[in-house]
Amino acid sequence: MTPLLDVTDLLVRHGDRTVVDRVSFQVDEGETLALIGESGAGKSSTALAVLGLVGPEPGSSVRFAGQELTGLKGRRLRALRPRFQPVFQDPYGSLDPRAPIGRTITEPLRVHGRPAGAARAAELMELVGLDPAYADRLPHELSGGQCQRAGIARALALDPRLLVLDEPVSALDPSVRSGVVNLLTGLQKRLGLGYLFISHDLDLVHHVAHRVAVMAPGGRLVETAPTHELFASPRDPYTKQLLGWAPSRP
Ligand SMILES: Nc1ncnc2c1ncn2[C@@H]1O[C@H](COP(=O)(O)OP(=O)(O)OP(=O)(O)O)[C@@H](O)[C@H]1O
Repeated sequence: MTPLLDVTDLLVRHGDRTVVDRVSFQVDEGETLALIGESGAGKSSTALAVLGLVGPEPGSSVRFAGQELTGLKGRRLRALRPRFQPVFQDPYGSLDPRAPIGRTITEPLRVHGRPAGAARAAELMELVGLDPAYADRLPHELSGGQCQRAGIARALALDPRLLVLDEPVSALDPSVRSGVVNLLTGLQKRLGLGYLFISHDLDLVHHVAHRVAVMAPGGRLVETAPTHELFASPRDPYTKQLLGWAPSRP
């Protein structure tokens, strides 16, 4: 079966520094692959390169449903772009502070020339557990959890197959986190979405991920394994240290 996302030898540099060092992984339909590793290991840079928001170096390959994305431009990239969408950490920062959220949620539809009326906004809001009556509210009139639900609704507007979730609940109040996590797992089951899930929260990763990929400083992927296997018997010394199985290096 062709993976939904197939990343091979992804290389990202900032200036002359390598921040993602020939990383390879796959995400299947209906699967959550978590990317873990300490701060600065290159997780977000990997996500941004997958989304085409930073350019990977030549030799990198990012295939979506079998189609190569690196080097794609213009109309051909625009045609594929709706199929993979990001959800970022900051629920307020990803919404236009001056636009009613119903409008923000349907903005991607307008950009792609698709029907974006109130009915579609209501449908998307219901999908993420938001009362459609909130469509006219501004982001500051909503809670962080409600804003993140709006961000997820916006990400779903174009019927994507893959979501790139970069710390999607870490900025939220702990009391609303589990609601948003349950929403994401429910949406995955219902829609068969693939998730590339970046998180520092190892308990959360244990709970939601099917497989886990571990990135070490310098942007190297040291280990990828099914979640239960990785937490029960990590193989790489860096993974052991990250999971608290081994003393930290001095
Ligand atoms: N635009 C940029 N210009 C220069 N260096 C950058 C840029 N973006 C990221 N970096 C550097 O790349 C390295 C990897 O950063 P990245 O944000 O991908 O790591 P991360 O694992 O996601 O960290 P965190 O968990 O803190 O978000 C870091 O050393 C960071 O300082």
